[in-house]
Amino acid sequence: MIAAPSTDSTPILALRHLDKRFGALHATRDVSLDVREGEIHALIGPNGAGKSTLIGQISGELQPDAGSVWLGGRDITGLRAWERPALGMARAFQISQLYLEFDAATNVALALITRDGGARRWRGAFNLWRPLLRDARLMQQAMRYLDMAGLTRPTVAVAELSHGERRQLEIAIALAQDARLLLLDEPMAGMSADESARMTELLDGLRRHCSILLIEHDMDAVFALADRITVLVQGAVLLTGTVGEVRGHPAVRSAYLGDEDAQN
Ligand SMILES: Nc1ncnc2c1ncn2[C@@H]1O[C@H](COP(=O)(O)OP(=O)(O)OP(=O)(O)O)[C@@H](O)[C@H]1O
Repeated sequence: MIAAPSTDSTPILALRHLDKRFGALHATRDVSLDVREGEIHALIGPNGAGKSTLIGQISGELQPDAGSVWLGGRDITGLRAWERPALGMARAFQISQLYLEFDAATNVALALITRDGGARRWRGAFNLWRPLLRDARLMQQAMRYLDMAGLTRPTVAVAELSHGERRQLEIAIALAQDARLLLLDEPMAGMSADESARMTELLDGLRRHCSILLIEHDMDAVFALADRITVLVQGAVLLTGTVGEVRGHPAVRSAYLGDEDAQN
């Protein structure tokens, strides 16, 4: 029997002995980790280490074969993906969440209207929501979340926004869903150096509002942002530690950072 994570300092997210196989491939091997309240926790590892598979089990898109997922002390292992956002878990950068033909403010307003898990299924019925979008208070709220995400062009159609701006919009939408835990899968991917620097600054500021589990290949961003880092290798946790502990760990240097550090 697996014990519930301690309630003294209940982590916002606790994984206990997660295990997942795809046929003969053991993609997640007995993974346990905690993300603490207010923490930015990075998940790193070489290509194919199992990072996305793990995030999929946290967000509910994949069911683990064994083990459990706890959100704020509640066992959510059996909940479906669409039930999790209402409990405060948001996964950003699923591009299908954006309505390209509408402006950023409308996109966030729609997220506000539909933030109850059940209503999300009706998001396609835009005509039903149209009258609500004239509500000044709703639009003000939407602007506040856009401001938190640093998006300065709220009235431009999403189709016209840059890659970096769309990612900021995804974050605004996650915040509008009252996320207590944000799952970010490679937020810096495809970004210019300037956009990465802006995103790093933005994520740094978000720790006041929510906890973040971050998958990222950009090690500069990871080392600048992470309170703690978990290193995944071949589906298993190699170690969890601070930036200093991870950077200094010999097995991490050879398994993952080796070439990079050798050049420094
Ligand atoms: N649906 C699936 N069916 C079969 N194998 C899968 C499936 N999803 C992932 N895998 C395999 O599981 C392993 C882990 O993949 P995963 O995408 O989780 O790794 P990752 O660490 O996110 O990699 P990357 O950094 O390249 O995104 C890989 O060998 C991958 O090919």
